[in-house]
Amino acid sequence: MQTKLELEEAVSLLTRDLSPTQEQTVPLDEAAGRVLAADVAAPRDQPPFNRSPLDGYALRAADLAGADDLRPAVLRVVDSLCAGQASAVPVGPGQAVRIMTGAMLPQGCDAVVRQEDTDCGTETVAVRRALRPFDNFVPRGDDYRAGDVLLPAGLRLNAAAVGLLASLGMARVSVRRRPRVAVFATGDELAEPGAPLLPGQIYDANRYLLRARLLELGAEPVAAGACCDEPEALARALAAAAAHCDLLITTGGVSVGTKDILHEALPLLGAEQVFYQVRVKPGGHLFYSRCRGTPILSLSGNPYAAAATFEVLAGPALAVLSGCPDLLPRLTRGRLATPFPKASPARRFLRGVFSGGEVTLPDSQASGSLASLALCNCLVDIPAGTGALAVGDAVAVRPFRA
Ligand SMILES: Nc1nc2c(c(=O)[nH]1)N[C@H]1C(S)=C(S)[C@@H](COP(=O)(O)OP(=O)(O)OC[C@H]3O[C@@H](n4cnc5c(N)ncnc54)[C@H](O)[C@@H]3O)O[C@H]1N2
Ligand code: MOO
Repeated sequence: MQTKLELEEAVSLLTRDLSPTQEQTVPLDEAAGRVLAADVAAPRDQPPFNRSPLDGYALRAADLAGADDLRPAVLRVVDSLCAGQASAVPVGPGQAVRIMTGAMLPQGCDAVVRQEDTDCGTETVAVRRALRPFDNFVPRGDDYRAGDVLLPAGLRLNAAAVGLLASLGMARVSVRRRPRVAVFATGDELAEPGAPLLPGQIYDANRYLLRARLLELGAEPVAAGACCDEPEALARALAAAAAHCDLLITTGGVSVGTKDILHEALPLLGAEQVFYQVRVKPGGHLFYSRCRGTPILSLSGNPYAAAATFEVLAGPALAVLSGCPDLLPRLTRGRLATPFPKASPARRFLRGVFSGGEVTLPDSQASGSLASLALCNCLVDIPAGTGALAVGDAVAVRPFRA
């Protein structure tokens, strides 16, 4: 087992074991937030026919030469078309077709005049302005052409992408199965929210925090309970979950105390232990192991430590499992709006609020404190060997992906 790795080495050991989940097709109404398994190309031109963008008259621009308020061009109206109707009558010289927005343009026309520039006639129409060819003329394929790749594999589908798929006529779409992830919170002190709190107990926050975060990232948290500090029971629960999950996460019990049971549970499980300890604060005491191919991340119990290491390790793992590069951290820079007086001999992740290029730090960065995290939207990545930081200092920022 390797120990005391740099974060990047840890991420690469973790992600090299993983591959994207299988494809499945889902109805469009269930596609939002899912990750495309394959490129989507247009099956046909859009619009599929030359289309009017206005309510007006389809005509030949040449027939309007010199037309204005004083000398309108008068054309014979030979047909009338609404959206949804197929045009049958072509437009010849001196002719016009009454047309509504979205209707198919008839053969022979090369422009549309808006009805506000006409007398709205039915037998004949007087047009009070000149047009150039292809004015107000939306050609077939103007939006996209048959064969154009419109959405790339790996895209997380937003509302506009779902609308686009519908416009292609697709009823179902091929996406990646959501990664199934079980989260186990270990600790005899943990009580279930809703239950009474006995002396010495605290409520289990980690399991709920991480399961909610998994949902935000498009994964499927599968049922897994809180576990007492009993290595055999934890090993049994992990083995059962490993059979049907893509990733297992535990929190707590990874440090050096007498109840830090992951040290016992992982060998009992027969897990291959890949690494222990990553050079980051908080939460650097963590294990990565594998149980018959299923990755297990064993994070610290301190809630902020668990949340921060989830972001930097489980985040990239989920990006691979979901086939969604967009879930990888997007790094940017900001300036501190709050000083951070502590030195950072080891690489440190602070929580912060990133807005307008500035990072404001909450009062507490304690790894056991959860109160301030709820209002934060980023991690601040402080390199090892950094001294105290002052207002205005430039820092690396990792906004939370969602
Ligand atoms: N002698 C040493 N003691 C500690 C060290 C050390 O190096 N030497 N490291 C400290 C650091 S840093 C951390 S972080 C913690 C890591 O502890 P564990 O990951 O083993 O976690 P636990 O001891 O189980 O819990 C730590 C803390 O978090 C609370 N907790 C645990 N689970 C939950 C949960 N699901 N929801 C909310 N809160 C939870 C737990 O009650 C503890 O207070 O070790 C230090 N000690
Ligand atoms: O690893 Mo601990 O979370 O630094 O406090």
